[in-house]
Amino acid sequence: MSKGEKFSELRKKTEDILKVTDHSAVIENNIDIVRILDDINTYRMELERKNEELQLANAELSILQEMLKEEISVHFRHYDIAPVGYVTLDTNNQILEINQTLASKLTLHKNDLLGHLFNSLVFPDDQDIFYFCCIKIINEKKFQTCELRLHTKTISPFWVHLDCAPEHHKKGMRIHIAISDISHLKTLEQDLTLSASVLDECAEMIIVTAPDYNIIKVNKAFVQTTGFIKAETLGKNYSILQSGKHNEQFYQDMWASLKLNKNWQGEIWNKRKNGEIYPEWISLTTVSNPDGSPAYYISVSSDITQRKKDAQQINFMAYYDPLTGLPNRILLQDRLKQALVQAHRNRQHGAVFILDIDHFKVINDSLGHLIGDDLLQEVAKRLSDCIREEDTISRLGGDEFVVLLADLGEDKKNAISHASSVAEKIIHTISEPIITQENKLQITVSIGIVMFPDDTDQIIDLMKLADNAMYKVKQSGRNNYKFVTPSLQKEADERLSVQHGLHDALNRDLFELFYQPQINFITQAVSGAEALIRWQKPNSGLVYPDDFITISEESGLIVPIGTWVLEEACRQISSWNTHKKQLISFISVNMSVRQFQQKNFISEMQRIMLNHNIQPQQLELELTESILIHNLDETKRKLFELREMGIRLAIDDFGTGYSSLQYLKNLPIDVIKIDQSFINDILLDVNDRAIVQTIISLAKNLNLWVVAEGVVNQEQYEFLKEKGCDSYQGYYYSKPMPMAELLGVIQDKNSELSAGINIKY
Ligand SMILES: Nc1nc2c(ncn2[C@@H]2O[C@@H]3COP(=O)(O)O[C@H]4[C@@H](O)[C@H](n5cnc6c(=O)[nH]c(N)nc65)O[C@@H]4COP(=O)(O)O[C@H]3[C@H]2O)c(=O)[nH]1
Repeated sequence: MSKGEKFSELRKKTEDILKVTDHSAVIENNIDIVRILDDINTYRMELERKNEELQLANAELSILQEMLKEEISVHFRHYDIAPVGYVTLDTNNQILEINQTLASKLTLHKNDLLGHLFNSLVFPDDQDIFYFCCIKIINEKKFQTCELRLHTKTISPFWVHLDCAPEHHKKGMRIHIAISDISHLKTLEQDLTLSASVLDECAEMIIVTAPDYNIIKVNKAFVQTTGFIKAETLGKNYSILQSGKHNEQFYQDMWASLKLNKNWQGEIWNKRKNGEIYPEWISLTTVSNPDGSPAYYISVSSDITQRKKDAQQINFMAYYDPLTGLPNRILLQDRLKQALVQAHRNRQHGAVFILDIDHFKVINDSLGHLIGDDLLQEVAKRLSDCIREEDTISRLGGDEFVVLLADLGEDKKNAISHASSVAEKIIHTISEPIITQENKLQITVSIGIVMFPDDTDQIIDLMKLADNAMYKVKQSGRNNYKFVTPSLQKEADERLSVQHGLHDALNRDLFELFYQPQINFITQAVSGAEALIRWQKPNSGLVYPDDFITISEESGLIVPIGTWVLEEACRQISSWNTHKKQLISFISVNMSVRQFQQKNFISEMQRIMLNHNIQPQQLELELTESILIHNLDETKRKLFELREMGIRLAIDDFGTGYSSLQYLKNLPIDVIKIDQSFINDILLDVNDRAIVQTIISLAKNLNLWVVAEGVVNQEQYEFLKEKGCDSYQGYYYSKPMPMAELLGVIQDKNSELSAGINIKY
């Protein structure tokens, strides 16, 4: 019988007994009852014990329950405050659980997130990543990871890493996701990517080496410049780039400076893979370990081949003449400076030549600039053939060259003799015919020579003196050379002082016009007057044009002076017009080449004539033959425009220049003025007589008016009159004088004429 059955039986028996009224009798008379009571006692005691045990167990259970509760609460606390976010989703993406870390990160309350869809927190661009990750978890029921950005309305997207674990649950699959914020890693990753692309895309070559100079990184620019591919250089020593152009010491110094100063900069020649060496501008830097020892060396460099070429080109353009390749004025200055210093230091003599091609302008204007350029190049070449290597030839511009002969020895005589022989050689070499573009040209040069340091030791004076000497050569027939003499120095100073004086005269209105009449041989009347400039120089009196016109032409001052003369002559005519007292029908004005060549010459003429309201026939312009041969086309155009305006045109000093019949025929000339040098000796020299006679008949044939200049006596007068000359000018009638005086002279002479006095003209 089992314990339970026994217990039930006992209970039954006991209940039966209890139904009896006198229990004690029953009990005394029933042995069974006694036994049962015993059993009951036993069971009661057992029950009491069990009860005690149960109470004990109950107490223990309570403790355990308390501990469990505590553990669960700790677990939830940990779950909530874990450094990573946790979220549990069902397969519909609904949030079933979420920890405080994640909720806080999203700045939302846990309760606001529970029951919501997790993908509403995923950044739109990354929805696909999350979707495919979930699909994989559900399908494969395996752990998955992914990286994506979360965001909320208030939080901008931030990168997280998801570790997703599926769990089978009685209510369906659960997805437990641990979420770690990886924003800082992503930033680092982006930084690294950026650094890598900066390194690679950098236009400069970058090489990183270990402390033993073994290359550990190179960039694209390095590959492109050197031709090495990355694999060929990684692990190799930096020295594979050495060109062999620098000695061992150079590299030792470079690395030593790099170690000491942590950086080094400079120019270095390296070698490309194909063996070609090239210049680099390089900047080396040391990256140190915390203990100060070098961790890496970084080399940033660029190929400066092109920069060097450009610099050479710029240098060439700055210091050399592009046409001839000869040193220009700036480089010459430098060489002259050095030569003067050397001459002093070594007690040596030297020479400077300034040379100029005779009549170069004529060639240039008539044959064109291309031939002019060829000619200059040929002259440069020939000059180079005449000098030693240590000498210098420079082109100053135009057709002006300078030769610098340095170190001509201590003896001045020998130095002069050497300089003379070089000058003779140059004159001879240059005069050899030059064939250019089917033209055979024969040219000559004029050379001025200054010896240094004896003549001067100042660069500026060297050039000025040599220039003056050359000028003298030009004056005395060209194709020669001349040395500077002390008197030339004086002249140079005077020329400078004249230039200053001319400026002063312009500013202070110190110029004056004198007039010399032209008398008609037939009518004996004064037809016109030539305006001749005078300079009332303070403390010096009247200065004549021969003393300043050339200087003003050379300095360009002739342009404002010429304008002043034109204005003044027109003012004079204008005043006659106003007072209706005109004894002289026109005034002729001398033109200089420079003035005539001004681009605005015609418009200036128009302006002046309009300004003074004069008739064009009241003005005559005297042009020298040198004006006519310059820039023929342009000259022709201007002359026709002047003719169009009605202005008379005269050729001055006819017979002394080129006297080309061609321009007499083709240009709109009205008057020829026979130069006074022919008139001077007209009675003594048969040639001059013949020339004058020829000019007169030429003029007649070409229907030109002919004027004789410098008529001083009756014989000359008679001769010219007889030969049919139209009018004359000269002291025979009157010297040039101020207009007021001249008008008095004319009136006197006119009254003598009308009184029938036997006048001498
Ligand atoms: N011995 C002698 N000389 C006589 C006689 N008759 C006139 N003369 C001088 O001969 C020169 C004639 O002027 P030119 O041939 O045009 O030569 C002029 C002309 O070429 C230039 N000139 C004068 N004024 C001007 C001017 O306003 N502009 C320019 N560009 N040149 C000028 O200066 C030159 C010299 O002028 P001037 O000294 O005035 O000298 C004048 C005049 O004084 C004479 O019978 N005997």
